[in-house]
Amino acid sequence: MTLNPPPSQQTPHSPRRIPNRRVLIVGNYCHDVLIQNGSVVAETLGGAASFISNVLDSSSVSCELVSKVGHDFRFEVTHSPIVVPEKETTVFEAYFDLGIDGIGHADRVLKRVSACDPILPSDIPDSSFDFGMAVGVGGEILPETLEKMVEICDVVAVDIQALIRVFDPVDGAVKLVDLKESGFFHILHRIGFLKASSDEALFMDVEQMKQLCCVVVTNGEKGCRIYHKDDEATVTPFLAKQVDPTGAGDSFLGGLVVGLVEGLTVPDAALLGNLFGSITVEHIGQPKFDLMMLQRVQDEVQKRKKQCNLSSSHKNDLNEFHERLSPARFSCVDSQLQPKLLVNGHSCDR
Ligand SMILES: Nc1ncnc2c1ncn2[C@@H]1O[C@H](COP(=O)(O)OP(=O)(O)O)[C@@H](O)[C@H]1O
Ligand SMILES: O=P([O-])([O-])O[C@@H]1[C@@H](O)[C@H](O)[C@@H](O)[C@H](O)[C@@H]1O
Repeated sequence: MTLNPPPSQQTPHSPRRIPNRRVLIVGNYCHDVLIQNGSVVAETLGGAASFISNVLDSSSVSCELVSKVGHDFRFEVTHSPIVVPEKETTVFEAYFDLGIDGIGHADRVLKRVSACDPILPSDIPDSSFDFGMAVGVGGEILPETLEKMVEICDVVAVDIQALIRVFDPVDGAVKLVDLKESGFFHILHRIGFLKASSDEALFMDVEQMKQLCCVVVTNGEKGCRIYHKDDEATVTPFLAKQVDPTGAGDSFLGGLVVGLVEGLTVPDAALLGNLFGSITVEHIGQPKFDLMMLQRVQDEVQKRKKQCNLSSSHKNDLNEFHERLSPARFSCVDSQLQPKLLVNGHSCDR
């Protein structure tokens, strides 16, 4: 991104500085049909974009969303999608009693039974953003879409599910291909963060990817693990009573990005992600979050610090690791996020 000159260097004729819009979310909304023992249990608003915008809106992080739906889209949403009148909205059926699916999920078999149009580069505004989130669910993100995102966003976070999902031509069952064969691999050195669930992580070479960007692997009730160059850390989870796992990974990614935008280090932002993920599994559909979330993370960090019975050398290692994974250490995050440490007055001092 080109930085505008400070006011003292601006001539009367130079354009006024237009502030960056903060976060761009790209991915289709969908209808989720939850099926158990052959019966429909619930029909809810789905799509990573819906869960993520819910997290960002509840955290007062401003975002713009690009999403496509069909004529049959039936939910009220804060961020209006593009309606493609001749198409139907993307629909996923989630079966909770069919065993293990093509992705390895033991608790949910996913089938895409209808697909809306892909999101094209021309659907994305020609503005600049602090953060971009490529979060397709049904194959709607194209390589050229991601290329446009890396051009206009300072940092791009990608959910691997947007890149490696393929769909059975007969029943729409979700299967995964290796990241190298996804058609996106040549762009990945330009992204900042790659998020994968532990099942999806089997379809990439973490050792290779962590040299290109920060890799975050989520692992359900076990929390998540972060990999970047030679550093790794596990971020422990929050306790939750799981009702429906749908959207946990999405809310996690939303929380991670909220944390990064607010200037947290990556491990602390991932802790915020864990919190949003854990609350999401306690609900069917979109959970309601409140502004006490960041306070809860701050309390948790303090509690963990007190409980932490580590040797002093280990403590130093941990602190150094946090230091190395602070936003300022990511070249792509560097100048953009660092000045915004206390946006909205939230502070999450360790
Ligand atoms: N049962 C659970 N208890 C507590 N936290 C959970 C639970 N399931 C998921 N989470 C949180 O949500 C994150 C994402 O969940 P995960 O199941 O790994 O992703 P996905 O929905 O993409 O499969 C986890 O890293 C964790 O922080
Ligand atoms: O549960 P999760 O993996 O985070 O994300 C889910 C997607 O995998 C699924 O395709 C979609 O229908 C859900 O609404 C949700 O976005």
